[in-house]
Amino acid sequence: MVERHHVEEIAEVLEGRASGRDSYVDASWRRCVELYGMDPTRSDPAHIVTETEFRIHRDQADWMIGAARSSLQGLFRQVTGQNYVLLLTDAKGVCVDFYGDDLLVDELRKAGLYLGSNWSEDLAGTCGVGACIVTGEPVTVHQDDHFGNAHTGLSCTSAPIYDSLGQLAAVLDISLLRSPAPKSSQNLAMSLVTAAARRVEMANLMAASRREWVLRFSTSPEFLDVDPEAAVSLDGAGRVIGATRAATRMLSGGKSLIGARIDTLLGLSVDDLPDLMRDRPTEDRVVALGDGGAVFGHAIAPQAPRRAPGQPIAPALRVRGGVLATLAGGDPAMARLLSQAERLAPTPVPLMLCGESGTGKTKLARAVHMASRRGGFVALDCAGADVEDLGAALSGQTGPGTLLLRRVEDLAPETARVLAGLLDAHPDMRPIATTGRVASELMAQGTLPPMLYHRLAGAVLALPPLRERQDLGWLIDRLLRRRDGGEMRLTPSARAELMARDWPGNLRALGNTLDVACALAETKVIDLPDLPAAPRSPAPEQDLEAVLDACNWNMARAARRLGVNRSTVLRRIRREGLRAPD
Ligand SMILES: Nc1ncnc2c1ncn2[C@@H]1O[C@H](COP(=O)(O)OP(=O)(O)OP(=O)(O)O)[C@@H](O)[C@H]1O
Repeated sequence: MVERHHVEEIAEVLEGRASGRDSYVDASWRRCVELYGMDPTRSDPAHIVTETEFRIHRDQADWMIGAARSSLQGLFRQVTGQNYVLLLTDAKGVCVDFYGDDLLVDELRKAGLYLGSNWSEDLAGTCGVGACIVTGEPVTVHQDDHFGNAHTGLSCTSAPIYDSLGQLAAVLDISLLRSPAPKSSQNLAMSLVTAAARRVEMANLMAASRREWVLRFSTSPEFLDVDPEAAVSLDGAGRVIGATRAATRMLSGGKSLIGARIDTLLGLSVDDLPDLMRDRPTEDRVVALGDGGAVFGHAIAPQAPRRAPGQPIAPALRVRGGVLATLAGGDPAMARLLSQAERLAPTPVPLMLCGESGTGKTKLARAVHMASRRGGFVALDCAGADVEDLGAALSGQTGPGTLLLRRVEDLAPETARVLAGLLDAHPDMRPIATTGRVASELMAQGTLPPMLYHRLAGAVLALPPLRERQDLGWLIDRLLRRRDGGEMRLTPSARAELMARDWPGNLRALGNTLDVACALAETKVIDLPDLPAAPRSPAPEQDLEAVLDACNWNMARAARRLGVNRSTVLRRIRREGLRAPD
């Protein structure tokens, strides 16, 4: 009886009358007859692919099965005892993973709710998985919503899973062999299956983006770090290279985000991402949306590149990841320094960072602060700072924080005298000092009182000048990617010129040079004439011998006089073949 009524209802829909069911059901019925030539009176058994076909489908979906496993297990636990069965199908509708009650396996297998069954609409008729694949949306196909008589007892709720490029990759289905008559009985199943699909997309994006920045979003602060709603992955220039479906909806109303720059979608740029890392209070991590709304953001820094097999790295050189790992691209001295910085970061040890101007001391200090997971960050330029400025910087600081003292050699003597006492009064504030001088000279030459020096220089980290770094090429690429939307390229001769320069102004000068070059280049390609002239060395090279003579060939003194470091003097002596008088 029910069957006859079902066939009549399908005939009415074909004649153009609406059935009162969900519109995707009517549309699917029409496709079944008009497109696939199906007959609703037939009772075809479930379609099961062959062993060999199943192995191929399963192998191809292996990555998805792995990404989905923990979400599926969580979902199955939630519905335990309610006779639900979970199916994960690939984008063609073939079931590649299955969670169900062992006692029901025979019955489930017969109904096609099992591994290897093919639920594509052109074979199985109107069904949850099939309609989900066609519409790309979550659906519930309940009892006689199904087209074929064989399936009209089932209730199937299916949600699509998209890969990070926005392609349909799989379908997650939760089904019942027997269910209550009202379709609304499956509303809870619908919310469970869509939430699980969202988590699978998130897990998949995270697994694919270990070496990229990931920005996760939540509308409520309490779920931001534990169960965010949406996420994008970004390249170094801040362009979207992956997104979950929810992020595509949230940020562009469903239009693909791939290739879009984050600053065109949100009120932030790629340089702001460190401010959204977990060490910041959640309520400070608010991101403005293009439509005037706002969400909470959580940025996750790229992890360190994985080692090539057979290429061991000494434990001392290993930087596990996080923001510190983004500061260098394989320079051995930097790798050693960053590894030490990583281990010192969570401790309260005061740090002194030394190096020529523009070598990245301030940037390193910020990165150490982020890796330390301390709360507040206060920065103070020591030049011109008086006791009041110091007191003001420290007042109101509660809980563990970082006090950055920039160019500590410029501290006025009276400020230097009270600083040690102020630090003692704020034991939670970990000082990080930067200096352009060799650390030990600060005390030896009386620039800092010994007590203050010892209070600040718990560990000394010396940043190498740019001309000594072996990752100059990597740095050029990295800085270039951050400019003009990451589209600028260098001609080989322009690159060779940059690689050959001495860079007395270090990373700051490199950044400025690239800014000028990007502005002057008429196309997206920077050529030799677009590069500003290299700054002249502070001391002309022909003066070196005279300076050395004047300093009695004391390298350290000559280096100070020339405003360069000792290794530069040694390098020039070798290059010019100079010899100390006997
Ligand atoms: N590892 C890095 N990668 C990319 N850019 C960097 C890096 N380190 C520093 N920079 C950039 O170089 C410039 C100078 O860096 P920073 O201010 O940290 O140098 P500094 O050593 O503290 O300089 P100063 O001694 O003059 O205060 C900044 O624009 C910074 O963003």
